[in-house]
Amino acid sequence: MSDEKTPLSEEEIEAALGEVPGWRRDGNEITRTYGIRYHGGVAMVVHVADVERLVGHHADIDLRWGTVRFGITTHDAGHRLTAADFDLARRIDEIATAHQAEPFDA
Ligand SMILES: C[C@H](O)[C@H](O)[C@H]1CNC2=NC(N)=NC(=O)C2=N1
Repeated sequence: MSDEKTPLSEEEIEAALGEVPGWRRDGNEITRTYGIRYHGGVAMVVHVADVERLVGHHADIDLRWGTVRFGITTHDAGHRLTAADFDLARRIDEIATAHQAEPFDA
């Protein structure tokens, strides 16, 4: 029985990517950048960090004026993609909506 931190197969990764439109695969991580007004990203990052604390999974976060970029992989699985990464991506998308963050194509 695979747990949340079992490396996904290529087929499973492709299927999971289809569930999180807006996220892109970059090697062994998934990434997404949001646009947000002024420095609203600070509050969004605090909210994401609190949820990360609860789920025990943490993205790399690049916080700038007007944008926030997230990169997620599973260190415990040798920096491979796992279900935990896609679960966190969905949670970040929900938080982004609450903070009125917009898709941002760098
Ligand atoms: C012990 C602790 O829960 C683990 O090291 C967690 C912490 N947060 C994590 N975050 C991410 N992105 N990958 C991990 O493998 C991971 N492992």
